[in-house]
Amino acid sequence: MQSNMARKDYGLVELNKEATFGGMGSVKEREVPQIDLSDFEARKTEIADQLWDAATRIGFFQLVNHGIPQAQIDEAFEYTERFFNLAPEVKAKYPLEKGTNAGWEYKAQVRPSTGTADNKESYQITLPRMAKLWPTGDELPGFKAVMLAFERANWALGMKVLSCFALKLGFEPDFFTEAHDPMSPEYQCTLRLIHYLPMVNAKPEDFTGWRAGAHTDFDCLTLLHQRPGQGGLQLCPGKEATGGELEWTDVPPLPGVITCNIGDMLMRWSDDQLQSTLHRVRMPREDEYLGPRYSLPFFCQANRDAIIQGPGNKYEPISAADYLYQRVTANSL
Ligand SMILES: O=C(O)CCC(=O)C(=O)O
Ligand SMILES: [Fe+2]
Repeated sequence: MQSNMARKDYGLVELNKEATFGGMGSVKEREVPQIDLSDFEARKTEIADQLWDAATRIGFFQLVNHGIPQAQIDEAFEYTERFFNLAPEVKAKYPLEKGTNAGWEYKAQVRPSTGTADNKESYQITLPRMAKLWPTGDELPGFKAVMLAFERANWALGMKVLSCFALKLGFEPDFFTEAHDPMSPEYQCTLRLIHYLPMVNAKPEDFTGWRAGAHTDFDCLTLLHQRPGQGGLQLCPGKEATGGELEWTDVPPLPGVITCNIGDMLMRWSDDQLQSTLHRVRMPREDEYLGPRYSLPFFCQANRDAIIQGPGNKYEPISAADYLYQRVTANSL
């Protein structure tokens, strides 16, 4: 009983915090560290130190020489465009069910920070929940194979990064790999394909609102693929988000990098040492590129039955399923 109360309070604190962050704020330059993963095994200690520094200070970093071939990333974007070009009736055969992170939604995700739906459509792939959610080979030939391979490539990279955090937290090197085991029915990493809608014949009032309202991610670690020319992502470090007007930093898409951020689950797992950072995608201004934005985030979310407990036991243990339940019920998805 007591533990349920504590869990509930924790969820409410997060929700209340997020609900105050919907304003436009101002802009501030900050450095988003770039971390080179080349020669990973030999340089692991140094890489782990750099990741730790970035994740404790700003909660965002960009990976270079990360090992996912650019051709594979480009291919995933091409198939993403093909998916969203399907007729709405076809996409509607694969609907997202609330709270599942699997399937298609159109302008349905409402963020507590804004209270309005994000100006986007998305299709989410969470492997154990996909039985009825893949478009058929007739509808979209090649899609499933491309996305399964891309999902696994992101998972492998995410586990590499998480093994560095395991090292720094004093866990076994494969601690997080086991907690994100894709062979388990409890697996819940998610590959999300996002299409932010283009501004077509837009009136001034269409430029209000958000492509993605301010939020922190619920997961351990997010790997985000952006396309050069399709910007809008902004961050605000948690330590500076203490109320009042927030200062936001642009994170423009750069060729060859994967943008990463720490999520709430790893923040809790690290006893709040690693920083889950607020971010959002703003609407373009009238003088900017007005076409669509496509992005591909991969969310490393621990298996439902993984127990989250930090090295210093700051919080009581909680299963990843219970933890997410609190966070997801704060959102409409
Ligand atoms: O599209 C982006 O750049 C960010 C998406 C995002 O933050 C999310 O889906 O959680
Ligand atoms: Fe996010």
